[in-house]
Amino acid sequence: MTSHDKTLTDLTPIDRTAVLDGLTRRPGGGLVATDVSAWFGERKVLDRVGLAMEPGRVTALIGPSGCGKSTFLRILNRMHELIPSASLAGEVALDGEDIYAPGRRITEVRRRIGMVFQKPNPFPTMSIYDNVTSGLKLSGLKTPDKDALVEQCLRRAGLWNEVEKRLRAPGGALSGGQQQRLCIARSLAVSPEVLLMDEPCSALDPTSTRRIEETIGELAAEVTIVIVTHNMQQAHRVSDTCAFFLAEQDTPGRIVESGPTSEIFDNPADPRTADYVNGRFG
Ligand SMILES: Nc1ncnc2c1ncn2[C@@H]1O[C@H](COP(=O)(O)OP(=O)(O)OP(=O)(O)O)[C@@H](O)[C@H]1O
Repeated sequence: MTSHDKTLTDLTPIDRTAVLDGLTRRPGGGLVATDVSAWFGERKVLDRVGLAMEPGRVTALIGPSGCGKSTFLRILNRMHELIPSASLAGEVALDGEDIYAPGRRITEVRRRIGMVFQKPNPFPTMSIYDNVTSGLKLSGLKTPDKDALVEQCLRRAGLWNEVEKRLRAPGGALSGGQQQRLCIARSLAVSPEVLLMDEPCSALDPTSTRRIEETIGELAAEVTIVIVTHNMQQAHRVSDTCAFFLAEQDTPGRIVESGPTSEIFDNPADPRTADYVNGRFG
């Protein structure tokens, strides 16, 4: 029998992980937002924002508080529409397909475009193992080997070595940084093409922050990452592309400029970008 003839249960754990890697790892999807505007009630908070978030790269959304970064992020996986007063216009396409097209299933959009929040939010009394697999049922995904998937996701989130001997311990028993990596592992379990991260390190200490940044770097080749951060050094360290948002004098948020991170930081086209990235306001 060759390795191709073996069923998953015949394989060693390491081989199984490799097989599942092949099944679930793929280049991230490209997200393109075109003319996106957003409102809360009558109040317009985003005005015709356009941004291409390229497959397999990290895009950082930067800008002062209240300029609409989180709103834009939530529009990218259809979470904005959960807020009763919220509305929007424009288009968001994942690999060329409009995620707001009539008939498009929201659960499918959210499976393909995952979200990691500011505050780590594992299910605290659920085991580490069950936290990782918790999204599978909701997404209607079947996996031939949960153990291998859990190991693979925890490895990719950079948490495996710290938890492999206590997979049945509750998620709430982990440190804040470990909980955030557990949330990343949970997101990865449903094979997203895009991972949205809303200030994922703002509740963490510097060591945990570094660890998450390493994880982002490792994931970037296979998952398109869009991260909101107030930390300019972090944006500089982790992103390939940066978009600078600004809402001037009670006008809705817009993108002032976007481009390669090195240019946004070292040679921005707009003086407002230079002032912001150099800490002169915001
Ligand atoms: N649920 C909501 N209801 C009404 N207005 C909201 C709601 N959420 C956000 N806003 C408003 O929309 C605007 C954009 O907010 P948003 O949170 O997207 O900005 P942000 O750039 O992410 O800010 P921060 O950096 O402080 O998180 C703000 O003026 C905010 O007050």
